[in-house]
Amino acid sequence: MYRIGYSLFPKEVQSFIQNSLLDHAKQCGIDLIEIDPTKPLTQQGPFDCIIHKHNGSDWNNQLQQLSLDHPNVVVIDPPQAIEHLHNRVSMLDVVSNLKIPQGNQTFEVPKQRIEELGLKFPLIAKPVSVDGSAKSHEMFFVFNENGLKKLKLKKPIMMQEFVNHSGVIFKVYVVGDHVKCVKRSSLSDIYKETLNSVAEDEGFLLFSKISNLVEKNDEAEGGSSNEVEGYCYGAEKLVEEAKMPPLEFAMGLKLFNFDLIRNSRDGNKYFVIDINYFPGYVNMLEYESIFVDFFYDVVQEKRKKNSDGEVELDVK
Ligand SMILES: Nc1ncnc2c1ncn2[C@@H]1O[C@H](COP(=O)(O)OP(=O)(O)OP(=O)(O)O)[C@@H](O)[C@H]1O
Ligand SMILES: O=P(O)(O)O[C@H]1[C@H](O)[C@@H](O)[C@H](OP(=O)(O)O)[C@@H](OP(=O)(O)O)[C@H]1O
Ligand SMILES: [Mg+2]
Ligand SMILES: [Mg+2]
Repeated sequence: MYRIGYSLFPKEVQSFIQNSLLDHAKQCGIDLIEIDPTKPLTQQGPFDCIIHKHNGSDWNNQLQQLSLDHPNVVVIDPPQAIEHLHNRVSMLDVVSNLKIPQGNQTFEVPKQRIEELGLKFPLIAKPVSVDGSAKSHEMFFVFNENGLKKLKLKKPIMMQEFVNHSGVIFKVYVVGDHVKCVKRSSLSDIYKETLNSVAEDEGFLLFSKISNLVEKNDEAEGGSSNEVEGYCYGAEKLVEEAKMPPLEFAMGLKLFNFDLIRNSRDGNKYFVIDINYFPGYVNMLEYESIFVDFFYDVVQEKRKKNSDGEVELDVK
């Protein structure tokens, strides 16, 4: 049996660790074993691979120690690479630095700053820190200067230009080499007239977890079905066959998703607005078989490397 240890928050355990996943894994010779956070990691196992969504120095030190003691245990993903996604500025750096040519299409990040200087209204104000709390998902529309002044009193936030995208967002789920694109409804376009009609003293508006409040999967409006499929394909292509290094390679991560929108004025302009570590994979069709294949490949690859000459140091 291949042994995969998992250390996730209760919310992820509840959604990700379904019987359908456990059963399918077992049939394929894979055991999924929960890591007990109250016990030292090095006293648990043995594991072929560990997946995790924990952070903090204690956990990271434990992983580091485990890697020293048992270098053949594959840790997915490296804590430093995950850390990159805990800050909304650094999370999108990689995309800004990647120039991905896809014919006429461009993939960028909306203009964003900690300071709003030089940005155009409307803006979205996002908490800089992403720590899994409800607070880190609370965002504000900022329509005008007045809204900006009021918001500034609140907390460290990042300002990002709002991009009209016809109310459709794609969540692109990545599991190693597997890429799946899921369509969701998103925020409606904001027109100049709307912006002008916002009263000066109502310069900002709170919203939270918007893509979870609207229908999931195929219920998104905006764009004909063909058009939307093409858009989705474009997103998958971006990761799967982009001529430039794909996001996974660039970020050193295997388990993440990113949110992609397309400018409603110019269909060739795509924007990555958010990247999430170990997202709600249960929303990805057939996530069970995708993960089982992934675990199998990870362990196979590790064993192949060992048999190709590396010394097996694991105590099993
Ligand atoms: N720059 C933008 N232009 C247009 N819409 C945006 C922009 N940024 C965010 N949105 C909308 O706001 C929603 C929430 O923003 P974002 O994805 O950054 O937040 P989040 O809390 O990190 O989301 P998640 O639940 O995916 O982690 C997006 O799904 C999208 O509908
Ligand atoms: O609870 P935190 O650590 O903040 O992580 C969330 C991610 O940020 C979201 O992206 C996930 O939703 P999506 O899978 O719809 O992106 C969301 O999945 P969920 O809506 O299934 O809970 C969470 O994984
Ligand atoms: Mg998002
Ligand atoms: Mg997010």
